Amino acid sequence: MSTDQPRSDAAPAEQDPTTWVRVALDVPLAGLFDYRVPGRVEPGARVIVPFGRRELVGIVMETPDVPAVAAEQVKDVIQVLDDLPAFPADWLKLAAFAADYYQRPMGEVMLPSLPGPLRKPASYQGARSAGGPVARLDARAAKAARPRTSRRGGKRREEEGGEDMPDPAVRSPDDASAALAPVLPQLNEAQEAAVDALAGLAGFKPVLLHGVTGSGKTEVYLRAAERVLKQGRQVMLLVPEINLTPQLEGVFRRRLEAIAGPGGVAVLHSGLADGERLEAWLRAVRGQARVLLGTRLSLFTPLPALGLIVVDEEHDPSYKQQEGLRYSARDLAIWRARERDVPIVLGSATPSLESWHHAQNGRYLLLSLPQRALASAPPRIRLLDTRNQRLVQGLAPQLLKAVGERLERGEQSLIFLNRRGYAPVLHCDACGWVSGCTRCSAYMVLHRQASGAPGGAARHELRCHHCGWQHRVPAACPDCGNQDLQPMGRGTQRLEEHLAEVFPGARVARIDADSTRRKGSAQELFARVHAGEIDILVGTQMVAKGHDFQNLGFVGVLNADAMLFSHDFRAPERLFAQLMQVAGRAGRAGTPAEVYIQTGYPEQPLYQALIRHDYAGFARYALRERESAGLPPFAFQALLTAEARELAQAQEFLAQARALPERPDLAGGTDLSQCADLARITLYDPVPLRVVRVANVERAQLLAESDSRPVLQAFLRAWSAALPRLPAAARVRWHLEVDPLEI
Ligand SMILES: Nc1ncnc2c1ncn2[C@@H]1O[C@H](COP(=O)(O)OP(=O)(O)OP(=O)(O)O)[C@@H](O)[C@H]1O
Ligand SMILES: [Zn+2]
Repeated sequence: MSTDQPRSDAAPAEQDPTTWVRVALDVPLAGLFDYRVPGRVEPGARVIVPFGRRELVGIVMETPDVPAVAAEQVKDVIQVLDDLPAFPADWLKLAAFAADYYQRPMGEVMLPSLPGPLRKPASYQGARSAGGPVARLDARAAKAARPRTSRRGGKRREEEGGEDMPDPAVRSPDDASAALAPVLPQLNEAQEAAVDALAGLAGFKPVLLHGVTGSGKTEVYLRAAERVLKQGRQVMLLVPEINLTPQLEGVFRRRLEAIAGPGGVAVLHSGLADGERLEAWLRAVRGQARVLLGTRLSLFTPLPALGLIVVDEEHDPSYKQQEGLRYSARDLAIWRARERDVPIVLGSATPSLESWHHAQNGRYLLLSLPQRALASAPPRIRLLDTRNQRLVQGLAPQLLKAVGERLERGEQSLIFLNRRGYAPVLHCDACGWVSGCTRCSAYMVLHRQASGAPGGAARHELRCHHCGWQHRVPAACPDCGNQDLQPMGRGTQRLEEHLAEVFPGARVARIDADSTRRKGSAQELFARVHAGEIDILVGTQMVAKGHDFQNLGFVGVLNADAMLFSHDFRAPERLFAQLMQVAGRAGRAGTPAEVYIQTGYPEQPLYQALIRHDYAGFARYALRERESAGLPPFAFQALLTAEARELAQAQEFLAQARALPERPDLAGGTDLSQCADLARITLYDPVPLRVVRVANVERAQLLAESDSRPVLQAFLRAWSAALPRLPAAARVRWHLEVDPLEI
C-alpha cells in the first residue's frame, strides 16, 4: 500500500493478506470499482483511490473473494480513511435503495451526501492535513473546551470514554430540564389528541398531520420529539428551507436543547460552510446531537439512535432535488422510517395529493388539527373579479383600499406576486420588438438594479432567468431605433415601486430571490417584518412558507391565474397549496384578517374551494380528476429528458428510446420484454419542453408510465441500461427522473 500514513500496529515483517474491495465513487459511470488493499477493510469504510489521473474518495461496498477483472489490472487503494467508523449497514442499504430506485450510480447517492471535507482527498493529504478534517475539528473543539473540562464536562467525557467529543457541555436530561425548562403552552383538544396518538405508536407508522395554517403543528412535533428524546433516541426533523425560517429554527433549538442539552440540536442546510456542515453532521452521526433539523440533504445523515422522523410542510416541492440524484427526501424518509421501524409524521395544511390519498385509504394514519391555535377564525378569503375592473398597475381599487385601511390600523399587509424582476419583458410599441434572450427561447426580464447614490436614478438591465445572461437595456429599439422602449407587465420590483408611490408614508419591503441574494439578508428582512418595521411586504413564494407573522392583517394575491391553465397536471395542486399557504400567513395572532385574490376566473372550482378553506373538497375533486385520467397517485411515472444542440437530435434519441420495447435491435438486442411486463408500460410521444432552448441547448422529454410501481421500476432498470447503446445516444445528454414533480 502506498499510504503515507503508517498503519498503527501492523508488524511490517508480516505481510497482510490482500483484500479486494468494491468501491462506490462519485463518477457518472454505473457500477462499482475494484481495488486492492492489504489487510482487512469493512464495507462502509472510506478509501482514497486512484481513478484515471485523479484521486477520489470512495466508499467500500463489498469485499469480494475475487475481483471482477484480472487481478493484475486492479490498482491499490492509496489510503484507508479510519477517522470515522465504517458507515453502518442501514445507511448503506438506504443508499443502495435510493440508487436503485432513482436509477443512479451508488457513489452519486452516497458521496454528495457527505460533508465536503470527508470526500476530498486533499483534506487528508499534505503536511497540514493533521490527520484529516475530523481530527482537526476534534482538536480544535478540545482546545476550545479545555477551561471548562474540569467542571461538568470532564466527568462526562471520561464516562463517554473518548476525547472525540467536541462539545463538552452536553448535559444529561435531568439537569438540563431543571435549568432551562421553557413554559409550554397548554395544548388544545386537537393537539392533545394528536400528541396522544403519536405517543401510542410503536414501530413504523406513517402519520399525516393535517393541520390548517396556524393550527399549531409545530407544537405537536415538539411534544412528539421531546418524548422520543426523553427515551434517549434521536429525532430527524426535515423542513423545506431553513434559512428562510430562522424563527422556526429558534423555536426548535430553544425547546429541544432543554432536553437534548446545548449542542444537542444539529442544523444542516446547504447554506453552511464546509466546516460548519461537518461539525453539525459529526455531532448527529456520533449521537451527540439528538435532534437533526435540516433541509432535504439531512435525510442521508447516518443516525445511530433514530426514533422519529418529522417532515414539515411535506407537500413542499423543495423536498425534491432537481439535479443529479433527483430524489424526494420525503419519500426516502418514509422508506428510512420503515427500515428503522420508527414512526414518521408528515405535516401540512395542504398535503400532497399522494399523501392525502394514502391517508384516505388507510395506509397513513390521519390526524387533524381543524382549527387555528390562537385565532378564532381563519382569514376571510375574497375573490376580486378582474374582468369588469379597471386595474391600475395591475391592482384592483378594493385591494389598495384594504391595504390603506390596514395601514391606518397599524397592521401589516402582504402582496403576493410570484414573479420577480421589474417587468417580465421589455417591448417596443413602434415595431413590436420584445426582449428575447438570444440563447434561450424565453424573454429577458427587466430588472432594476439597486441605485448607487441615495436618490440616484435607478438603472435597469435585462436578465434571462433561464441561462443567467445579463446585459444593459438598449438605448433604442434594436430593430427600428425607437427610443421609447416600454416595460410590459410587472414583477415584484415594479409593484414595490408603485406601492411606495401610492402609500408614501408606508415602509415597503420586498422579499424575493433578488432581494435576498446576500447571505443573511433574508433573515434580516424577515426579522424586520417580525419586529414591525415593515408595513407593506411584497413577495414571491418565499414569503408563503411557514412564517408565523404576528401582525399581518391583509394578503393580496396578484396574477394567480397564470398557473390555472398550465399544461402540467400538478399545477392546480401547487396553486391551491400556494394560495392556501400564503393566505394562511394572515391573522395568525387573532385579529380578523382578509385575503383578496385577483382573478378573471372566480367560478373555477379551485378558487371556490379556496374561499371555503376546503382542502378536503379540493383534494376530493382533484383526486377524482387524477383517477379518471389515470394520473398519479393512481399511476407511476418517470420522465426521460434529452438535451442536444438541436431539438431534432433530442427528439430522435427519445423516439428511439420509445421504440426500444418493440425494436430490441436498436440497442444491440436488449429485449425489454424479458425484464418487465411491457403491457403495463405506456411510453408517450416525445415532446419539446415548454422552454425548448436554454443556453443554446434544446430539450425534449418523454413520459413513461405504469399502473404498478414495481413494473415501472423493473422496466426503468432495463431501459436505462440500454439507453446508452441507442444509435442517437452519442449526440445527446439525457437523464431519467423517477416520480417527476414537474412535467
Ligand atoms: N396550544 C397552543 N396554545 C397557544 N398558542 C399556540 C398553541 N399551539 C400553537 N400556538 C401558537 O400558534 C401559532 C401557530 O402555530 P404554528 O406556527 O405551529 O402553526 P402551523 O400549524 O405550523 O401553521 P402553518 O402550516 O401555517 O405553518 C404559533 O404562534 C404558536 O406559538
Ligand atoms: Zn437565456
